Amino acid sequence: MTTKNGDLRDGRLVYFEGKKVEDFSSIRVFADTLKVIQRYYELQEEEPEVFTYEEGGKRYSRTFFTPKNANDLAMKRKAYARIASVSYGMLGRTPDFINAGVAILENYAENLGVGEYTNFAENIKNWAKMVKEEDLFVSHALQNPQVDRSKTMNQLLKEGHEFAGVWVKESYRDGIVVQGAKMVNTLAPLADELLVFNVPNLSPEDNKFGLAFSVPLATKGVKVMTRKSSAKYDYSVADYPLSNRFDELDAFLIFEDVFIPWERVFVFGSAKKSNQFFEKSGLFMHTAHQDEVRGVVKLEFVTALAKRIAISLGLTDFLRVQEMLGKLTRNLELVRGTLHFAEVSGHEEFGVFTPNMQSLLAVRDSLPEMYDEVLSAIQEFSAGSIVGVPDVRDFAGENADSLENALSSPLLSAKERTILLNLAWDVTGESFGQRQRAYEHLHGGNTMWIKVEHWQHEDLSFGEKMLKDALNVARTAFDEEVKGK
Ligand SMILES: Cc1cc2nc3c(=O)[nH]c(=O)nc-3n(C[C@H](O)[C@H](O)[C@H](O)COP(=O)(O)OP(=O)(O)OC[C@H]3O[C@@H](n4cnc5c(N)ncnc54)[C@H](O)[C@@H]3O)c2cc1C
Repeated sequence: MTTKNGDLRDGRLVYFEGKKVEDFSSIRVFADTLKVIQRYYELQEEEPEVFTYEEGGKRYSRTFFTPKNANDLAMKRKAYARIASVSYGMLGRTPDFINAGVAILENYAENLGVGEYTNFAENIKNWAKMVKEEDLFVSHALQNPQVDRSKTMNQLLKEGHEFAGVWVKESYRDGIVVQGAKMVNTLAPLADELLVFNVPNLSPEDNKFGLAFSVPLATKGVKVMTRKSSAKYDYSVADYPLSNRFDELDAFLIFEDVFIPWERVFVFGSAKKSNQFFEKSGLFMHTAHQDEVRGVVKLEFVTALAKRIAISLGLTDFLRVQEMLGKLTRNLELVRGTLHFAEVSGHEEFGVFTPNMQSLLAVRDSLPEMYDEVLSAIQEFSAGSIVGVPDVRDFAGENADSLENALSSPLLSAKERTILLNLAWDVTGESFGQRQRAYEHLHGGNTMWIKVEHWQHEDLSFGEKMLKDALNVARTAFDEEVKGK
């Protein structure tokens, strides 16, 4: 276990700023973000009644608990929310995300069936058991690089694009050799394991890409290339209160002749089974629960920030500002309520109490818009002053007294104004904030697809019954009117 004990020197190949990382602890962004993730483990020690549960005489992270009723989901929500609150919701892919799915894999495993060379159902059950026993941090990679979305994966491979996705190069009695790449894998550099699969968009001819498997980070041929950091360590945390604490490292993954033993393979050689994997394994529904809880925590944080700025800058007597704040708190209330409804209106499936997906997807689809509304409000309230903030070091320099005088008000000291506006800029303007916004819009897939699916699955039977009645009454009236002429 590397993430838990913080020693990442297990032979993994991670590249940062163009160089192979030899000493992880010497790179501040790795050390800082790792510390935030490690709170997931520390909380289990500090508050075992909230963050763990007992099974067979042993205690496990609550996030691995298989929910049997709405109350279990509510208890899991509390744990997810507390874990998310460590980073104010800014770290999206903490260990509890995949754990939420690992918790139910045993129940759904039979859906994966048996292959010619291996038993996929057994493989995923054993893998889930190992992740739970060892409390491993699993990071996931499903999105293929945007090489050319107009072509199938197979077409791209035939044209020589060996890194357009991950595909099976060779297969043997004891396993397979894969080659390729995955486009974005958040927090991969700091994880123990990678879970690799596809979004459900493979064409029938893409069987070579029809895969799902897991692999330890420290596996020969697995290469992790971290994106450029948005932390600004030449400045104080007071200047960049979020950038310098919560840079959730995303990474590009390369697989060069990576051997995967059969026992780590969950889907093989089938585009159809690959397209079904996320949903049929049960991962989708349960990871979505954690995901939306985390999203609502973040919305709550930025909404509180918007309110604090409005109060601190003396804006709350303006009706427009009051109306805007009311819209933000209304939005928050709506998603909180929908999340709660997702739990209480869940249903039993394969012995698991599953949250209501229509409700969870309604939250997922609404969050990006609601998040943007808060960011706009923060920018509108703090207006020009959001960029009129001197470097914190100026408060110790020759202009310190003038700054103190100029930036203080009965509502706000110069210090409080500075850090509040720095927070506002970090979340709305800085590269950190822009990456956070991209995350909210894209991490759960393009929201267009959520809408496309949502209306088709919504239960409108109550409305349709009334509509039937209204149409019947109108039809009768129509016939009577026409007959009378
Ligand atoms: C900050 C961040 C973190 C992320 N973390 C992870 C992670 O940890 N793991 C992971 O696997 N992924 C991660 N992602 C990737 C994320 O899941 C994808 O970006 C998202 O699902 C959208 O897919 P895409 O980027 O491939 O865009 P595409 O699907 O290629 O879409 C690009 C554009 O093309 C259009 N388009 C594409 N295909 C079609 C089509 N068939 N019909 C109509 N229009 C189409 C879309 O509407 C859109 O305008 C992350 C993304 C971000 C931004």
